[in-house]
Amino acid sequence: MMLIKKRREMEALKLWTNLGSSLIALMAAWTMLEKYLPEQLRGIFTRHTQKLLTFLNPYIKIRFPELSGTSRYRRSEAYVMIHAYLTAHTSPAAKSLKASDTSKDGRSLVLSMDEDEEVSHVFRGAKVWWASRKTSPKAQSISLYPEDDEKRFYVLTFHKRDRELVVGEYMGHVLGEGRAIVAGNRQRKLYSNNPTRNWCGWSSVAFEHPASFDTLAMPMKVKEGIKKDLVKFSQGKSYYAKIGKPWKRGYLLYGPPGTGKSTMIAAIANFLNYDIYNLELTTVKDNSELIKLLLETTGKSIIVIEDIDCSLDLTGQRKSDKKKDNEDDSDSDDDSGGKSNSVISKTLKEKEKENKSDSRVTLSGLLNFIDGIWSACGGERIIVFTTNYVDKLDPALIRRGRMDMHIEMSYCCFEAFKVLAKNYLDIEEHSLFGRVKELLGEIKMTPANVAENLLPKSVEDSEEKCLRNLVKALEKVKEEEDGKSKIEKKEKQWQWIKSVLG
Ligand SMILES: Nc1ncnc2c1ncn2[C@@H]1O[C@H](COP(=O)(O)OP(=O)(O)OP(=O)(O)O)[C@@H](O)[C@H]1O
Ligand SMILES: [Mg+2]
Repeated sequence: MMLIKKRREMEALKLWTNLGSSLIALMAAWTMLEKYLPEQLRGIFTRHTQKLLTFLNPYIKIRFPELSGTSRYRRSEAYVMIHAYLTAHTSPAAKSLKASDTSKDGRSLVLSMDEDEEVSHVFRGAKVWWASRKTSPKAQSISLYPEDDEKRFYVLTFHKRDRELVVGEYMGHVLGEGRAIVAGNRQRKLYSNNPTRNWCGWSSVAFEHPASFDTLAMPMKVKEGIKKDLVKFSQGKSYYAKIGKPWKRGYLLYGPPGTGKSTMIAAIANFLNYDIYNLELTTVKDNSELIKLLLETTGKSIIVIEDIDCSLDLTGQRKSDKKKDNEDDSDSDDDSGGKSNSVISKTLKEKEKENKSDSRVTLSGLLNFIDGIWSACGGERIIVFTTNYVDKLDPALIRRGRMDMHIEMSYCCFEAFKVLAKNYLDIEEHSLFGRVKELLGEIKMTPANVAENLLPKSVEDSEEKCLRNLVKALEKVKEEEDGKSKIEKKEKQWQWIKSVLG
């Protein structure tokens, strides 16, 4: 069998060698003849030669460009999967390699095929060739960012008799395995929309925040409730399709500074293995730019707007300042039709001028961003708003269905303290716990403050010393609060005496 196969291959090779020599002779004759032919005839001849060559060539090529679709900054998913597959499978065979990012564990280099490298691969008896290519920028064009002009792509070549197998089963195998590799190697990212390059888009860094639900200091019941909600959401693809809703969920985290809102976002991202898109609203020019940013986010991501009350004037002024808003809007070039809904009040505009921010994002633009038809594009997303002042927000922005879960992040309770004591000092019980419990029941201290007091300040600091530091700090706050309430009491008595005396 092997012998017959080998002989057949040799015959095919001979045939192609002969055909190749004939074509070379033909091309040489054509070059000589070309200059004697009239222009019209030359065109016809060239076209037919191309057709003949295509007809004679039994190989099919498929090109997989890196950037495809509407956005020039978005990598094609097929390209990413193929890249992962080839990096994992064919790099050992390639002679020209490119060392890129370090691997997820940070210990080894990731080697992939260099540009213009080719490797072959056999799948169920069918031979395929992969080539990595790049088109260089046009010679005349001068670009500040040359890499933007380079276009990378992979070319897959195979015999036309294997077409069905390669296009169907083989590509399914490559993309499937590539997807699994990408998911396994995925380095989560933290994106931000800092328009430094004078273009509106996301830039990213590796997301490596260590927060988890285990280290989050808050009542266990609340934590478990949030975790269950997240699991249900992340597994709810068919459920959301069935009820006809985009696969997204809104979380509103509210509470005083230092109660763990940002930490909670990091814990959610780690729990679900999602990326984070940190949206800075004040740098978004207008509503259409906001939608563009949304369209550039990927699935399995959390879109965060921190301190939404400070980002724009999205407070309840929508109704009271409606008239003012309409006046303001008449000279605005807001293109999303949110005239009556605009919440950029005069005061805000003045404030924005001071801050040199020229954002024209309106409440209606933001609402469209959250639940417009665009929000259904590209897989599951969680939207998180954080605020220190929940009462200031426009009810429309945080109504149920839009912000599905309202989570209050509050002052440190004893249960939360126990989590912090375990995190910071690795203790679950201590004789001072009783005093801490008593004090936390009487005064308010944020988890950030408790954590800071528990933190050992030197290597010699024992758990006992750290706990005593915390007790001291709590007692100090208690004294201050007691002092304040005494003054208030006296003030009230004085007011009362004054009113009695007329
Ligand atoms: N609930 C918590 N559990 C664990 N650590 C916490 C918690 N709250 C605060 N911390 C600690 O305090 C620091 C500040 O917390 P964080 O930034 O999450 O607060 P925040 O609520 O987002 O504050 P702000 O409103 O000012 O943005 C964190 O680095 C974390 O170490
Ligand atoms: Mg925060």
